[in-house]
Amino acid sequence: MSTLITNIAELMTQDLEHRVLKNAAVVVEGERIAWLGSAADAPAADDAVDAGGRAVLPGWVDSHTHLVFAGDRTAEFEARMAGESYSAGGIAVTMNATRRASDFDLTRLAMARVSEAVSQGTTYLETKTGYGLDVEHEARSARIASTVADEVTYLGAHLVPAGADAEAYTDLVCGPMLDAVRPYVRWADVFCEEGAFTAEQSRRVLEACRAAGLGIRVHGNQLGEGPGVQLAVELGAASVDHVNYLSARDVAALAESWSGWNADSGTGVRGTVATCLPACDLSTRQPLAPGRELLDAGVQVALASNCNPGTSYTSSMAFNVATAVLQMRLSVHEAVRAATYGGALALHREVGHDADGVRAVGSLAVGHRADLHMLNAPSATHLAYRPGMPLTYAVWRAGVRAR
Ligand SMILES: N=CN[C@@H](CCC(=O)O)C(=O)O
Ligand SMILES: [Zn+2]
Repeated sequence: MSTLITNIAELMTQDLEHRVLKNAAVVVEGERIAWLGSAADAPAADDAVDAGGRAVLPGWVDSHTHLVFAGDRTAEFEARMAGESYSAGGIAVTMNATRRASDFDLTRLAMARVSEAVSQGTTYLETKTGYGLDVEHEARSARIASTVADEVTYLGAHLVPAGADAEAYTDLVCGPMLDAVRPYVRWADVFCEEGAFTAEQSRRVLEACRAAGLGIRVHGNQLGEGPGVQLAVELGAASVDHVNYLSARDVAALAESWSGWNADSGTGVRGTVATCLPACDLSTRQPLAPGRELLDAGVQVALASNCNPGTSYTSSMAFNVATAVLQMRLSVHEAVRAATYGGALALHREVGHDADGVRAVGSLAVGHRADLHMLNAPSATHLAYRPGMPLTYAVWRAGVRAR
């Protein structure tokens, strides 16, 4: 079964050549993109969809969310808006509500959040554990996450639960808890920040998880200039996320991590993606991450929602893209790229064609996964020009119409 989507005013491919095609068409065949190019040259297909002069771009790749949780933190948000500052301690409130929730409720809540994201154009999504914080509840969160998300990250090292000894808890995260979540996860993460895990504890967690075969990522430099970025680069993490407070040395280390990467061919040794989370920055009243400076330094950047009940209760990638353009001074093309190809790079899912057994996400090219986001607008520029507007018109996820 093939579908021709034609009369596309602007097709922003985010492929390696950064092509933006006018008057374009795409053919979707099963889960893959079978053809794309000028509408005038389009081949016949079983079915046709008239885009009516709308824009099409890759579905968002949200490489950083925390969707497996119960409860909400409205009171904490209100206090913050009244002048309180964010601290990691709020995680415990969500941990308590999450532990109390039944499997059914936790699954239902996570599924509903994924549906919200997909209805806004997200077609590939990572989510984390981190609100269980004991062996039983982290394993449960990982299992539930694996049924709702494309990629699952183990974040046992999110907070040391009250009453626990930090070193003993770190041992648990590196040992029995890791064993329990291992069947469900591909990644491990650590909140390396004052009030959460020290550099030494974070290193222990990341090394143990890497030895267990997991890819690693880091929450770093969110609340102050900390060791997170340097640790992430040193250990070869796929991404370091937040990156609000960076020294010149941090930016240089991130840039250096990409020195073995050929961005034109998308080959070589991947470095550490800097993942900016602008919605979180606004909701916590932190300075926006220096996305412009990172791009100018040659760092590969991703944008993600960080959807969670504490610091960023939104899965709107369009909101993040608009903020990145309006306030971080990325161009529309750069912001959309960071929210699609950048996220895929952060998840090591940017490559893969027909013969590879896994299809690339986050960019549009023949053989890639047919993850498409059609806007009710003639160009992607409208994402920033009309911020906050409901611009998602249609979504295909792995070739299936999801909206
Ligand atoms: N910073 C650490 N973790 C989450 C927030 C978790 C929470 O407050 O519930 C984040 O990415 O912002
Ligand atoms: Zn996070």
